[in-house]
Amino acid sequence: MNRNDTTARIAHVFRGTFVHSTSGAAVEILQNCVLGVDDQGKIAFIENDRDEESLSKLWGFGASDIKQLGQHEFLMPGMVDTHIHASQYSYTGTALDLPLLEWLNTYTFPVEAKYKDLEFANNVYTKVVRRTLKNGTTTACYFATIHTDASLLLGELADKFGQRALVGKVCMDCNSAVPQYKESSILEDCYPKVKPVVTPRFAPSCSSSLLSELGEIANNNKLHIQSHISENKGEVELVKTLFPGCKSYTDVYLKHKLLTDRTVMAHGCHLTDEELEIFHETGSAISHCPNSNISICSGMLNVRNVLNHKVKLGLGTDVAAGYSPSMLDAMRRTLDTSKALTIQDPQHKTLSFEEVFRLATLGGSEALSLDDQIGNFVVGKDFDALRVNVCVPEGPIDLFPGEGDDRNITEVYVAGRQVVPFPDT
Ligand SMILES: Nc1nc2[nH]cnc2c(=O)[nH]1
Ligand SMILES: [Zn+2]
Repeated sequence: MNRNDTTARIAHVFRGTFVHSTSGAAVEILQNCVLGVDDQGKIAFIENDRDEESLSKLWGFGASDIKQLGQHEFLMPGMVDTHIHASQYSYTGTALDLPLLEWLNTYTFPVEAKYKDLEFANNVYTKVVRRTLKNGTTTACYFATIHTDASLLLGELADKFGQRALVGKVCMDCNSAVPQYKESSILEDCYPKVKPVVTPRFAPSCSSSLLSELGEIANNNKLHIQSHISENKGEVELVKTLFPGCKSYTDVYLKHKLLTDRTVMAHGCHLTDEELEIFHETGSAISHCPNSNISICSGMLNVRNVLNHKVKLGLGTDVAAGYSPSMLDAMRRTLDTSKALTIQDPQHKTLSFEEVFRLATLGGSEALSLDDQIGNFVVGKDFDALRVNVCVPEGPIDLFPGEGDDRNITEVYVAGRQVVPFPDT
């Protein structure tokens, strides 16, 4: 125990039970501990409470500064949604009756075209940021739309409400279904405010020259990259015909320098083992979006196989092809898909709920290459955390371990700042 930085002051101290993941343990439960957060929002210490007296002297806090967690409470790391379309939030829970390519043309592109209206954007983006925060998403990797102003607004709103976010202005220059929803220039458009992520929509809506330009921009500026890959079989076939010179869908992104250790690709249901090896070699990650994969009948990603290939993997809600903005839902659907794969093949090793907990927190931080900053309770990382009360009054569960929801998440912190309950409520 030491205190190197004498200027940092303690902003919060919690005492009680802490639950998180490490590389060695899918779930580690730390009981009777004290955790301190400094005024920069970083975890200053996490120790057994028998050392509380020396910690309080070292860091200069008193007994009255300590927030005691109740008997039925614990703190866990905030959840990381590695793939969510903020712009599709307005039609969540509807329009799930078509497969991907028809779904995009019929429902998605016409809605996304509306974001040239900033008032419309402001309304939906405010709602999606608040809703996801309330559900415990402390970090979101967002797709916005092709509109620069509205994408910047999403960044501003995430910042205002205190959510950690990667915001992607969607880039696409091919769209014959809804021709008014495409663009030709992308250069200065890809720098939204919070943290930008270079966002080619997916191979079928981008020309080869656009993909190359985006690869260039991302590599020259060390930016994150996000897109979609091998979500459904029709799409995989289409990519074969559009890029006949490429060996696979993965090869399309590889050839355009879009697979880096800051890349996250959504879905990947139909990737081959050979393609997964390329993901491993390049350090690129997959965002598993099980609600979406089932809702629009895209496929079932074999997460176990992805993990066996040592490919980084996080979970995504993929609103609105996924009908829930909650990462707790993404966790449950991850288990459902894993069990469905076991039903098909009894040799398949089903994911445990502990592993899924890790994917929603530490795994997500790794998938977004943010694991040096967030993902678990390690000294020096930012304090992104959820205060969970299993026994919240009027809560949804009785006290046998069961199904909780956002009502059990009573407080949310991002970088030490309390962001839920909202200041205005
Ligand atoms: N689920 C999903 N897949 C896509 N592939 C390209 N665009 C999209 C999208 O908006 N949602
Ligand atoms: Zn998506």
